[in-house]
Amino acid sequence: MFDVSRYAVVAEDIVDAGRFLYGRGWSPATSSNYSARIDNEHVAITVSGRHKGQLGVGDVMVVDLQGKPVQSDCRASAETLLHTALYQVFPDVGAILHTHSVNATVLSRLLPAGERLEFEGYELQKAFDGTETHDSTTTVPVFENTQDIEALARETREWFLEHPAQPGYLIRGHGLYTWGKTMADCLRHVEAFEFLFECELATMRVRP
Ligand SMILES: CSC[C@@H](O)[C@@H](O)C(=O)COP(=O)(O)O
Ligand SMILES: [Zn+2]
Repeated sequence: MFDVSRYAVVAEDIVDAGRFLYGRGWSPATSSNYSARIDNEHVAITVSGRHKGQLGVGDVMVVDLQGKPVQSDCRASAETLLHTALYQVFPDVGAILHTHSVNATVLSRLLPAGERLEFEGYELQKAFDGTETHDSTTTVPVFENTQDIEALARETREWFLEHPAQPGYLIRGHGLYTWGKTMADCLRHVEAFEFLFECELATMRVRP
């Protein structure tokens, strides 16, 4: 069983994250899903289909690391397996955020199939945990969108086992997944990605 008081703390973090991310326009129209680790076997995650700017703790349920609901009749996020795959790969990850911003969506559609997004020379790369200098490369893989979440979970799991230092990924025409040790770290990563996506798109406009 899981610690209910720990669940209450992380569920509040998720509710607050939703209000912030919806407010920035990064989680429109019930899109997005958020989660936070409770312990080594349990994760708090948003119930499927809920409005992310109006979440209450009743919109956050518990699943195990295989994505199976624990003590809940609700349907967990349709993308639960993308979260649990990452918790399995990274034992020190405490929170995962998936967003649907315009910039993440547009940029992911502009990149040719098989091409990764690479950020180099941006001071803001240092917002990512473990990045100490602008003189580094942050690689963001772009996975093809699919409704086969089990297959996508396997694909992302394999990629990040090989590239554990990279802080997030895009799904084409869909959105961003990023994570952090804490919810605060994870929110910082979302903001950093959004800043970098905006810079890339602005650069493409002046230097097509
Ligand atoms: C509103 S369309 C977006 C969904 O298809 C999905 O990609 C998403 O992010 C939210 O799914 P959910 O099941 O609510 O977690
Ligand atoms: Zn989504």
